[in-house]
Amino acid sequence: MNGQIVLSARNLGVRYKRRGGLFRPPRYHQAFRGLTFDLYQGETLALTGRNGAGKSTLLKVLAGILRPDEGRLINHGVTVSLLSLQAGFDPELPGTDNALLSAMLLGYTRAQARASLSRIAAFSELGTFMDEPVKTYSSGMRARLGFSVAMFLSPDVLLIDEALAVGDRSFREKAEREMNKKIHSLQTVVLVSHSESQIEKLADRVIDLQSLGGRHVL
Ligand SMILES: Nc1ncnc2c1ncn2[C@@H]1O[C@H](COP(=O)(O)OP(=O)(O)OP(=O)(O)O)[C@@H](O)[C@H]1O
Repeated sequence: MNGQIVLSARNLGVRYKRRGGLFRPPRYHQAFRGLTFDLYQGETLALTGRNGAGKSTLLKVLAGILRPDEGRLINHGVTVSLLSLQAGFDPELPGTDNALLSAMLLGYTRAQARASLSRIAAFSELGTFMDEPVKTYSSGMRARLGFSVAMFLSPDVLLIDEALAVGDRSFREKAEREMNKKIHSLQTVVLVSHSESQIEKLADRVIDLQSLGGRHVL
């Protein structure tokens, strides 16, 4: 860590609309509110809390995929990429195109994106499946592609949603080694995990969403 702030959350709040009935107005579910913290360059921050505490929702806000209903997220000029099992791939496009699109969304030029493609393909071990539409992949294969894309595109901030729990054993071990390298480098990581041992091993700091209840200022 070098004390430089990369993302600032100020009073963040997200609520989801719950469908009402024909004669019932919609209700709202507050995932979290009043969440304030800074993310520092090079740190590994773990988000914990029981199922439904709002961890994945917060990652989506940090990634810029979901706009908060309250407060604001300030991005101090960094690229952010979310590695999740439901990574935002287009199911109709092959793995290669999805990898190229992800790279270009992160600001890579077409040539840079092409250059990183071979490393992504090699790490994923998807072989000729890289040329098949993602909709034909198993969930483990999608996870391999998602992991490889996020790892080799080197965004400034890498958001990881329980990614290591998937894939077969040998891929999981390889992925964990690669992630350890990232975490011990200058890479900034926000990690969601239910594994206490993983958190103890990897995290510099923990935000427990569950224990925060109403107002969260960290
Ligand atoms: N699209 C949605 N529409 C309505 N409610 C939602 C939606 N997504 C999440 N929620 C609700 O928001 C709350 C937080 O969900 P979120 O997925 O962020 O939790 P989480 O801490 O990541 O849970 P888990 O540990 O199970 O992955 C939950 O109560 C969930 O039901």
